[in-house]
Amino acid sequence: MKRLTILGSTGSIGRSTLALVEAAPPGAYAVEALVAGRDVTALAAQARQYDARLAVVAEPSAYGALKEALAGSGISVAAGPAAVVEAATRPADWTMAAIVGSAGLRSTLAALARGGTVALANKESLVCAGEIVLAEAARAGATLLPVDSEHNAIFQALDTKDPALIEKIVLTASGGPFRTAELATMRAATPEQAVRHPVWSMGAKISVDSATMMNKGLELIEAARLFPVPEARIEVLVHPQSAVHGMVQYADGSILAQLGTPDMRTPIAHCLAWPERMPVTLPRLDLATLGRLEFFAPDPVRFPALRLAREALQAGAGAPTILNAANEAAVALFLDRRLGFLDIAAVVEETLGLFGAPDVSGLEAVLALDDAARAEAGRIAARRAAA
Ligand SMILES: NC(=O)C1=CN([C@@H]2O[C@H](COP(=O)(O)OP(=O)(O)OC[C@H]3O[C@@H](n4cnc5c(N)ncnc54)[C@H](OP(=O)(O)O)[C@@H]3O)[C@@H](O)[C@H]2O)C=CC1
Ligand SMILES: CC(=O)[C@@H](O)[C@H](O)COP(=O)(O)O
Ligand SMILES: [Mn+2]
Repeated sequence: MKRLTILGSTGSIGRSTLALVEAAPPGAYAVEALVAGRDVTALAAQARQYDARLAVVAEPSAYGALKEALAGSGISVAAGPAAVVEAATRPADWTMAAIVGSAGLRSTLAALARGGTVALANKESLVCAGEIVLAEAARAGATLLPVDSEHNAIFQALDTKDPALIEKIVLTASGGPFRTAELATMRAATPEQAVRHPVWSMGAKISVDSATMMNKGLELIEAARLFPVPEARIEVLVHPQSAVHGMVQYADGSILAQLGTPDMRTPIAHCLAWPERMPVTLPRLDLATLGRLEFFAPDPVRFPALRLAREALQAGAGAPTILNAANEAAVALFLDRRLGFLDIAAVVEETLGLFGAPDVSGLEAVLALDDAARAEAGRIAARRAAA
């Protein structure tokens, strides 16, 4: 029996993970801890359904409600950011790190520190603190498995560790809801339009990232952290069908790609069963019905976020931390209708311009930079919104 902890269990990735647990033969998995941000009702229902040992909510004021919701269940209850980290330190064979944003960094590090297997969906922690995350995994002897569909695809297609034999890796992008939209339409885009992803069903923050294509920018940095390939050999191709999730091109001319129905249960199952595979009952990708696979270069004018991420990756040092923090702040303001859609990338660019690429070393310094960049992005956004 595999003991699982799910950080971010009430979100899109968390629910897909629990759906796999539900579909598995009885006794295959046991749930150690479930962690949510503030959705006590969903968390308590999950904890009861999957007989978790511990349920944790990050919002401290939600403690009473969670305790009440789980009264008589025998399930331990805790609240607050420290309890989230504590949950990640409990013994588990496999941890899903699926908290959204750099808020997931400390708990991801705590899960890695135990030296077990961590399935990483929380790409922001790799962007914000890539070196720290990878160093902690190496120090603790932990296994870090990429959940993000493109990175999981590349992980599956990568059959050499020799960087000289890898010509390039390709991340595919759906192009998001504004793939063919005019700039004027994008300027007036509402949160409802931006989160309406054409292919994937995901949380609000990553859906907006897909709409700006910052998601692919974060994924570019994520790929540079995870795979032995320099930035210049990581390519992004818009592929509206989202059937091919990632590709690796080798020195002998071969290209290996991973394809599948766009459903996160497939990459999650790959991480859950790794190094084996497990059966998953999902509609299969039917290429004859799909009929065609298209690939386009991304448009740098309508989607400047991708360029900003590449520049931040090239600049190195604290630049990716600033990019990520400013983006998180700007996306939250956009979702709150306090910033325009096109202003998201503009705020990120201006924040990066102010900070440059400062040297930063150690977790606390990275988190301080994250805080400072968020605050500055908020000021820039307020100025833009008032103009
Ligand atoms: N969804 C997808 O298909 C994919 C997602 N990812 C990545 O996976 C991560 C999760 O995405 P997704 O599931 O879509 O996001 P959701 O918004 O659907 O879920 C986020 C989860 O994190 C919890 N959470 C939010 N803030 C905190 C906090 N401060 N402390 C603890 N828990 C918190 C939420 O709890 P609550 O419900 O209470 O708010 C929820 O459980 C992101 O990093 C995303 O980029 C990567 C590839 C694909
Ligand atoms: C499912 C997944 O991995 C997402 O990150 C997805 O890639 C988002 O779609 P975009 O390709 O539109 O960013
Ligand atoms: Mn992805």
